[in-house]
Amino acid sequence: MSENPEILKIGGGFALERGGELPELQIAYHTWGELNEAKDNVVWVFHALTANSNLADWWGDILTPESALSPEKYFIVCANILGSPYGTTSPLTTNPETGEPYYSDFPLYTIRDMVHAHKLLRDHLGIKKVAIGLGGSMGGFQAYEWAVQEPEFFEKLILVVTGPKESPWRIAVHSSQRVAIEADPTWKESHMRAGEHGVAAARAIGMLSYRNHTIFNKTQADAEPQVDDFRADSYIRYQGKKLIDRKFQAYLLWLLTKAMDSHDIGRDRGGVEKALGMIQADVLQISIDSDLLFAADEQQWIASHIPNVTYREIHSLYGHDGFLTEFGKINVLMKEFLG
Ligand SMILES: CC(=O)SCCNC(=O)CCNC(=O)[C@H](O)C(C)(C)COP(=O)(O)OP(=O)(O)OC[C@H]1O[C@@H](n2cnc3c(N)ncnc32)[C@H](O)[C@@H]1OP(=O)(O)O
Ligand SMILES: N[C@@H](CCO)C(=O)O
Repeated sequence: MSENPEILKIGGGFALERGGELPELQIAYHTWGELNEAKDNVVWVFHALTANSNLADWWGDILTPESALSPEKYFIVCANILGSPYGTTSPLTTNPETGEPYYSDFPLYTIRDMVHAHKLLRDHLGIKKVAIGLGGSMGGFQAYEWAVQEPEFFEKLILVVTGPKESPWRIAVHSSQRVAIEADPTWKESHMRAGEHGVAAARAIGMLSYRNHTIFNKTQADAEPQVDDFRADSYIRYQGKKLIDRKFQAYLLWLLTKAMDSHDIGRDRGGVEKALGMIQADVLQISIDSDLLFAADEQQWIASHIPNVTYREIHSLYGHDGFLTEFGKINVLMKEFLG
C-alpha cells in the first residue's frame, strides 16, 4: 500500500456468524474528500478479494476530477475486509490470547461478518446514510448483504459483476483452489510461508476464471514457435509468486474462499428472490460480456428481481478482471446513472 490506512480498534468480543469469536477487532480504512454539512455525500466503496482500503492502489481513477465519484464532491470511504492481510483483523494478526499470529487458529467467518465489522466503522464515522455504495465482485457481495440488512441505508448502489448469492460454478472454482491449498502438506503450519505452493496453484486456478482465452491469446502468445518455456506458463506462475509476496498466506486465502461461498442474501430470509425484492436503493448493475465467473445471463436474471434497477453491459477482453481494468467504461455508465 502506498499510504498507511487509519485504524479503528474495537475492544470486547466480536461474535461471528458461524459461532466463533474474535477477542478484539481492528478495521483499516481510508477516506477521501469531506463529509458535507448535510452528511449526504457519502460514497462507500467495497473492495474485492485481494485489494485493500487504498483505492489509489487498485481503482486510482476513482479519485481523479474526471471520476463520477470525485472526492471534490463526495466523501469516499473504503475499509479493508475482515480476513484480508491489509490491516483489518486477519489470520496474520496477533491473537491477544496467545501473543502469536492466529494463522490456522483463525475462526471461519462470512460475508455477513464483514458487513457487521464495517457497520461498526460506519457508526464510528457518524454516517447515517450512504449516497452511493459501489462494489465489484466480492465487494458487491458486501453491498448486497448490507442493502438487505438495512434497506434504507443506501440511496444508490453500483454493483459490478457481482451477485446476491454465490453460485455452484464459483463455489466449484473456490473448492478447486482449496483442494490445491490442502495438497500442500504445510498449509496449516503457523508461519507466513506455510502452504505457499498451494497458494501459487490456487492463484493459477483463480486466474483462469478471472481472465479468459481471448486475453491470454492476445497478451501471452509466444513470438517464435517453441516446445517449452511458454510465456503463458511463466505468466501464470508469476501470478502465484506475486500473490504470495502480497501476504496472501495459505490459511488466509483458504478462509477468504470459504467466506465467499457463504454468501447468500436469502439465507434465513425466505430465499434470494425475496431478499432481492427487499432492496430499496436505485441500482446500477453492470455486467461484462467476457466474464466467465459472473456470466451475463445470470446478471440479467438478478436484475430482473431488483425493484429499481438499470442494467448495463460493457465490453472487455479481460473477463471478470474487467471490473478492475475498465474503470473508464464503468465511469461513463456511472455518470449516466447519477445524472
Ligand atoms: C499492495 C497491493 O495490494 S497492489 C495490488 C492492487 N491490486 C489489487 O488489489 C487487485 C488485484 N489485481 C489484479 O487482479 C490485477 O493486478 C489487475 C487486474 C488489477 C491488473 O492486471 P494486469 O494489468 O494484466 O496485470 P497482471 O497483474 O495480470 O500482470 C502484469 C504482471 O505480470 C507480468 N507478466 C506479464 N507477462 C508475463 C509473463 N509472460 N511471464 C512473467 N510475468 C509476466 C508483468 O511484468 C507484470 O508484472 P508486475 O505486476 O510485477 O509489474
Ligand atoms: N483479480 C481479482 C479477482 C477477484 O475479484 C482480485 O485479485 O481481487
